[in-house]
Amino acid sequence: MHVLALVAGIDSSTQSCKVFVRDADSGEVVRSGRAKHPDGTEIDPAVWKDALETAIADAGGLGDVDAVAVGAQQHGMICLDEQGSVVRPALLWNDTRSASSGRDLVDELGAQEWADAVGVVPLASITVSKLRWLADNEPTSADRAAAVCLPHDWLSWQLGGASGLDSLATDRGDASGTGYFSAGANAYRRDLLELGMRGRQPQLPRVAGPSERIGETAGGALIGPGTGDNAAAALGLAAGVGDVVVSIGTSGVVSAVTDVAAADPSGIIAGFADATGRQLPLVCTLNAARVLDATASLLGVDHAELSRLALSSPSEGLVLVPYLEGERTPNRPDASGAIHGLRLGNSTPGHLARAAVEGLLCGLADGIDALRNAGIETRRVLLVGGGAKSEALRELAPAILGVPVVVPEPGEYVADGAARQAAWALAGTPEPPQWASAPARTYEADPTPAIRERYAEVRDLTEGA
Ligand SMILES: Nc1ncnc2c1ncn2[C@@H]1O[C@H](COP(=O)(O)OP(=O)(O)OP(=O)(O)O)[C@@H](O)[C@H]1O
Ligand SMILES: O=C(CO)[C@@H](O)[C@H](O)CO
Repeated sequence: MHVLALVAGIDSSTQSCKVFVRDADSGEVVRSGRAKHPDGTEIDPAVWKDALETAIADAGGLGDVDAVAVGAQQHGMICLDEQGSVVRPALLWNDTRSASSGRDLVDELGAQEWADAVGVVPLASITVSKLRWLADNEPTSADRAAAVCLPHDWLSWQLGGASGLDSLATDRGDASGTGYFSAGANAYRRDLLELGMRGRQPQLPRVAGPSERIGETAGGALIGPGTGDNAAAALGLAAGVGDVVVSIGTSGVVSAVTDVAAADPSGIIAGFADATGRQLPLVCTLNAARVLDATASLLGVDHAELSRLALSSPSEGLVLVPYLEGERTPNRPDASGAIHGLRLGNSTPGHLARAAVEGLLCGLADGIDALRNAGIETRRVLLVGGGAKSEALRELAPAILGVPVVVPEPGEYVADGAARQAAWALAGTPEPPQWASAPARTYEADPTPAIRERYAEVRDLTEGA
């Protein structure tokens, strides 16, 4: 009798935790669960563990699951003391207090040197900037930090029983977002960690291979290495050459799987690693789905009505620059959003709804241009994330992004990637299992460069604001 092997993929993202249990052979979803995370950019990791336990219970538990892996938001700084207790709440990827610490690190070493060394220039989001902020602002906490790890490392460690700092493990994908791991050379740069921590030398998780088993849950399921959410999404989508994954979640992300590590001194492209042993050059914005959330709430409508309004109005000169949380790409942590070009004729809810969708897409189109200018093939976009549920966004995307846009049926692609990785670790094969890809719809349209040109003019008015 064939016994069904089950795997679980976890997505501990900014706004929520999702658990998907799948058939290891076919990838079919068997059951799922979720739990909310609180708002905020500084969070006690214990809250993520509670949410994980709630989501696991909601998914019917992991008792019959053979393997599990965790995908999670990248970059978050978790410092542990000698006993493995959390020293202070984690600082998240979208916490911008570390912006000037990042600038200091760039001044000290040089942007080109950072890009060459680790493929990233330390902006506020990057872990090494957060560690410098800690060293300068909370030196006692920095002194107590015996180990530093990331959200997915910590949650995997908790699932495995958290037995000592030596059992902490990470993977290339998430390590490459720290600012002290080189995706190109596949090695930590402890000298850069030390620079960030002003001479302190905390322990780091060991970097496991893409399908390595890093531990076991109390129930006996093997634990895969896990990865950052963007590497997990690329794995879940089985993104290939010419595919640009555009994810519209809390963050807006444009990424592609390649063989060559990126080294961009402008800091626009981050040279991250993927979850299979390759590279994942990536552009990330701070303002994505929440721009639509904020516009819907400003207009007093839900997402379906916002989408209907956006599609009911032509683009008539109204531009919304969506820097509602400052911005990371371009690097303007202190900027705010702006609405430009109001006239009597376009002062309507429909025009504002359309400007919000267009502004969000124009920021992502800049990211696609950056990848293309770096020589990366950009044949089509795979559009995912909560924001991709907006019909207006899907319909307007191909004209603004300038390439066909493939929208897989709404799913949880980070959790899928984590589940696929768990199945890979379970199978012990050289390549991840081939699962059928989700049904998808393709949207095509002629490019509308005028919208991008108008946006570019207004975007640059917000410099430093
Ligand atoms: N129909 C819809 N139209 C537009 N936005 C939507 C819709 N449904 C959900 N969203 C938004 O999508 C967002 C959640 O998306 P997602 O789950 O991809 O984010 P996340 O995983 O927390 O973010 P990240 O991956 O950046 O950590 C929320 O801001 C939510 O309001
Ligand atoms: O900071 C980034 C990528 O660099 C975000 O996408 C987070 O991973 C949260 O999703």
